[in-house]
Amino acid sequence: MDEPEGVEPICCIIKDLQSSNLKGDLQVKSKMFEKMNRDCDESNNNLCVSKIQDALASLTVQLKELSIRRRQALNDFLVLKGNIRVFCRVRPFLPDEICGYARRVLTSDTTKLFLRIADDKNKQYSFDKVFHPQSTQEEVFSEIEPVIKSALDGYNVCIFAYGQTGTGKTYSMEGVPSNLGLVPRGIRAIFEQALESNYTFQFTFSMLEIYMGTLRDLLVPQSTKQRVHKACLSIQMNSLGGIEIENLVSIKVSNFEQVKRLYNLGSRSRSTASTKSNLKSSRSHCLTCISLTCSAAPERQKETNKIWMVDLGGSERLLKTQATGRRLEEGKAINLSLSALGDVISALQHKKNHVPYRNSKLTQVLRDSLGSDSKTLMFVHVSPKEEDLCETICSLGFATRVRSIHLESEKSPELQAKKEVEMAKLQQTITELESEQKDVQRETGRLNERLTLLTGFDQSNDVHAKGSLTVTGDLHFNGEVDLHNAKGFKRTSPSLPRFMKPTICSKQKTGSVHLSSTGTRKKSAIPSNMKRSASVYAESITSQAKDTACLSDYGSDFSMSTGYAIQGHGADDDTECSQGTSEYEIKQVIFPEQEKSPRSSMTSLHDGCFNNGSLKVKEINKNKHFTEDWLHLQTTGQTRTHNVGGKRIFAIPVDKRNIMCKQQNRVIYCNQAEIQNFRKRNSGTTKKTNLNGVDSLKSIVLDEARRFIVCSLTDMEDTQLDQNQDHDQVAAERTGGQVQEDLTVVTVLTETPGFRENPISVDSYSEDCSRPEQQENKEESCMLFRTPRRSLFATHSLQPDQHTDLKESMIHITSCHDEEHGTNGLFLKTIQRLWASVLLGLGIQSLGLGCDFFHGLLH
Ligand SMILES: Nc1ncnc2c1ncn2[C@@H]1O[C@H](COP(=O)(O)OP(=O)(O)OP(=O)(O)O)[C@@H](O)[C@H]1O
Repeated sequence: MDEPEGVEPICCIIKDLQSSNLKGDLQVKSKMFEKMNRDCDESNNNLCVSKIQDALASLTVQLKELSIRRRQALNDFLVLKGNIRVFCRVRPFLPDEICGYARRVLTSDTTKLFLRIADDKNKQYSFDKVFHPQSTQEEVFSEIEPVIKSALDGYNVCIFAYGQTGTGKTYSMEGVPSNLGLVPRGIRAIFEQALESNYTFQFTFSMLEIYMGTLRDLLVPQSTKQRVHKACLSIQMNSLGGIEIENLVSIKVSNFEQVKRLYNLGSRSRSTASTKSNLKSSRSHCLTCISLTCSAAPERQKETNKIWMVDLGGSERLLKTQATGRRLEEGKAINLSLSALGDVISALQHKKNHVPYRNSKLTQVLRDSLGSDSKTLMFVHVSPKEEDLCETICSLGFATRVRSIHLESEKSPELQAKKEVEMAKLQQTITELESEQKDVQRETGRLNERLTLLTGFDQSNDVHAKGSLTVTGDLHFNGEVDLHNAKGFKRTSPSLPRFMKPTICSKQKTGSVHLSSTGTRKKSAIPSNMKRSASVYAESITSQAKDTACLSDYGSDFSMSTGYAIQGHGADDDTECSQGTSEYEIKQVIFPEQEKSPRSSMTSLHDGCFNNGSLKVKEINKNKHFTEDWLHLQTTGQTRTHNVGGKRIFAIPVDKRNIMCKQQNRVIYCNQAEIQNFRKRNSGTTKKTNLNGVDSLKSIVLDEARRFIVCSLTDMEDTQLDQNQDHDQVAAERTGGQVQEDLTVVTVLTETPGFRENPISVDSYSEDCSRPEQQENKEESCMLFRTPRRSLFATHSLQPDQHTDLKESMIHITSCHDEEHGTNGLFLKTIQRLWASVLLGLGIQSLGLGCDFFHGLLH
């Protein structure tokens, strides 16, 4: 008889675990440490320190061993349970649905759902678990918890809510304020469990929706009032087989509160509409992603992995809903992608050679998180109503299809019994190992305290600092880029299928389509077709200042986040795309504290520390700082993306109170490679460049004339900073203590595919700035970074001094504009004069006046 998958190896693991007797091992060590502690007195301090250090090293090894065993046991447990599991949740009758004659068509036990199709006919469906109408959110969440642990162990996870419109998908995923759903509970659990783990994690959060086959970034809400360009979100595969969504905003987060606020922001941007079945029906698939990175734990399955939580669009029979127009199109798009998802999961369950990931955007996005060793949980929601029976049968049909392999393996009761026994044993093992891990952690903490007392130096912090991550900027695209860079990451592999390669749209965005034709590196700081931007920009500022409505801080021509603009859909279709809540409203909802004191609060050590309180304070502060920046900018509509030399760059104005920047400034993130490139080319060639502390601090500081700084957050992380310092302070120090009003920090963000081939970027742009023969460019370039920030004030009620700022800024723009025109104008004027002289000469000649006439005029 065939054994279910995974049973044999599990038996071996259990044997191994029993033979190792780790608990006994730990007890012996504890006694040894007690003796060692007794031996330690003032007289032999040094000896004592070295003994404690040895003991700590031994405990670290032991902890690692326990961690590996626990991880293995948990994974084996989940494999036995099923890497793809399907649950059913039956919605209760809603208050307005309850009426005396409502006939019960659904009954259930723990794993089976019985459907009464006719008076004498029942149909039965099996699930991993059935949640009846009275099941609580907590009960549903209990199925997720082990999978969350697995995510911390480095496995990709996908959690889906599937079902007919109005059956409670969003209720399950999001919940209601009084009764939170799977997403908030899951996220909270991730942070809690990370805190308990031995490692420091870096988390990033992103949220997108797939609306009618188009990816939309929910953290960059649309606005009806503004002309908003949306960057093209294209799906890319990296050399490790991981999927990345180019240009998707992913924000580094360090605690539940931050995620909650970002999630609220994202949810408000979802496309919803009123349908026959649901007043606020989701018209898209909403995908929430938490990406986890832990570089200090090689035993994790992956260095970076993801948890996707997907609230799928409601499945519906279009005939029944009688949808027309856009509703019909939306319904078709949703059904098509749901069907593609079913095909993929079914193919994975049957271990087919070909898995049809390419058939929908949804499966393309989730490609690396479905199948292989990933964990997939599907919650199929059904309505209790008799009139929804047909829809319910369809949903259950889908569930059966994606769960087919389990049904086969469950045919044998003996096998099932054996599996249950193994699972119980594994569960017991996991519990024991977890308790032992806690014992070792306690012991480690105790020894660390002792060591601190003896040496006066907090060793634990040092140890953790070594293992902790280098933080590379909080707002970035494609959370894994830095990581992949470190591993020789290439954006796209030539052998990739066509759909995985950069699209025309993304190529246009990165500039590679346009630039590659030249085949040479372009030296110009700004592409020639963009050089007229200064005047255009100056005009736009002037007009914006007049009406003071919906102004952007960064509304320059350089804000060319190309790709197609996904505009809100027309009024006729009534689908709310990011327009459901006014910006003001969002601000009120999300930022009550920020209104009072924007970014003033310093996160406490406990607020975001994931590693037994050892996460560096500066990281936490910076995290909070940037998450809030992001939220603030989104809600006030002040963010703009820029495409400088094939790079999409986010601009964030730095707070007015910032040490370095006395006025509003912008921070642009760049990457380390670019910084180095810049440094190489500027070193020794440009006198004007102040390479202050370049070797030790690896950053570039430009002089006052150019009015901006280029520095790298990554580099700054490498340096030993005072814990309370943040990168802006450091940047300020690198200007030699001279705080310049017009300074702008430019740090490098992630690179886009076109960048390597066409590295026209901030560095070459700045380089050109420094050349005497390109002084005009310099003015123009500097203006790109410098002047727009002041228009920010115009978005709010202006303070008297801010009015002055704005005016000054505008004057400056105008003067720059004039200067630019001065150079070009001189040339034009000369041409004009020459041309006029020629015409005059010709005219005079045609009058018959010869040389004598001119001679006469001169005398
Ligand atoms: N388990 C439940 N307990 C109480 N109320 C529920 C439950 N499930 C759903 N509801 C209620 O049912 C209504 C519809 O639920 P919800 O909006 O979550 O459906 P949906 O499947 O997400 O719909 P759509 O696909 O159209 O977005 C809501 O008012 C919700 O509060």
